[in-house]
Amino acid sequence: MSDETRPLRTAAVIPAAGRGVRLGPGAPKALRALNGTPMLVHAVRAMAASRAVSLVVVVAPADGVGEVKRLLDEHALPSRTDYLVVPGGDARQESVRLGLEALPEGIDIVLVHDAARPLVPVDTVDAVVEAVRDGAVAVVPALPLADTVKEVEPTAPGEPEPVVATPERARLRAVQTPQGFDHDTLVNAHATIALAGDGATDDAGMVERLGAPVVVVPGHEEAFKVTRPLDLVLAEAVLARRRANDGF
Ligand SMILES: Nc1ccn([C@@H]2O[C@H](COP(=O)(O)OP(=O)(O)OP(=O)(O)O)[C@@H](O)[C@H]2O)c(=O)n1
Ligand SMILES: C[C@](O)(CO)[C@H](O)COP(=O)(O)O
Repeated sequence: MSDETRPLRTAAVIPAAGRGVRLGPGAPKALRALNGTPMLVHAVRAMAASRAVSLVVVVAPADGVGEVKRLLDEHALPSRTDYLVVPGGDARQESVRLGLEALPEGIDIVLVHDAARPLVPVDTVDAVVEAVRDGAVAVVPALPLADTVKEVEPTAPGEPEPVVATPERARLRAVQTPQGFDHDTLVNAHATIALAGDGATDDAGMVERLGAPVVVVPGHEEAFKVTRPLDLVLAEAVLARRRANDGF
């Protein structure tokens, strides 16, 4: 098969090496259970649910690689999906870079998906992949905001913060994952931007800093990030609703 006719190969990198400080004391966030199953396993299954994804690279807490491998061996994935587990770094972007370095040759499209977004529906994953296949180099799923957003001048804790500006809400989007990329574009962004210490909070932000275009596709309410304790309550409720809808 010539390079032009070969089907594009998609891998998902799942950064899962965070501690989950905002969730409170306990195991690393990705290993905490939702309906009895570790959050990370939900996230891996969500990526593997897409027929486009043939490889999942999980970036585990550095001291938890063995445990994560065992968990993934225990929880069956579709046979078409391979997985690798590699140790993560001190910051999210470092963990993503370590995941990218573990990718084999021949990957064309990379999804980067937070383990902390365990419930993203497969339709959202497929919409991101589709947009990259259609020619976008960087794609983010996102939702309009419900709250008005203020830009403030940060002050000492306890001091009121002066408002600097109120951005026009209709033009703002809350960005989720998986974010989808042309492989070489993302690797280039991590090589040039992350090393410069630029504090981008997502991977698409790093691609933007390269000057490359990023586009938005519709996100999904169930792709929310489990960050604080109340998010666990919401995640359990979403899973209960899915079980009720599936009739078991
Ligand atoms: N050093 C890090 C930090 C974060 N992450 C991952 O990046 C995703 C998004 O990060 P976040 O929700 O902030 O997770 P934590 O860093 O664990 O949360 P906190 O900031 O509350 O500690 C998570 O899946 C997390 O595991 C990672 O792989 N490596
Ligand atoms: C990547 C991300 O989920 C997009 O909204 C978000 O920026 C991660 O932020 P965090 O503070 O590292 O959870």
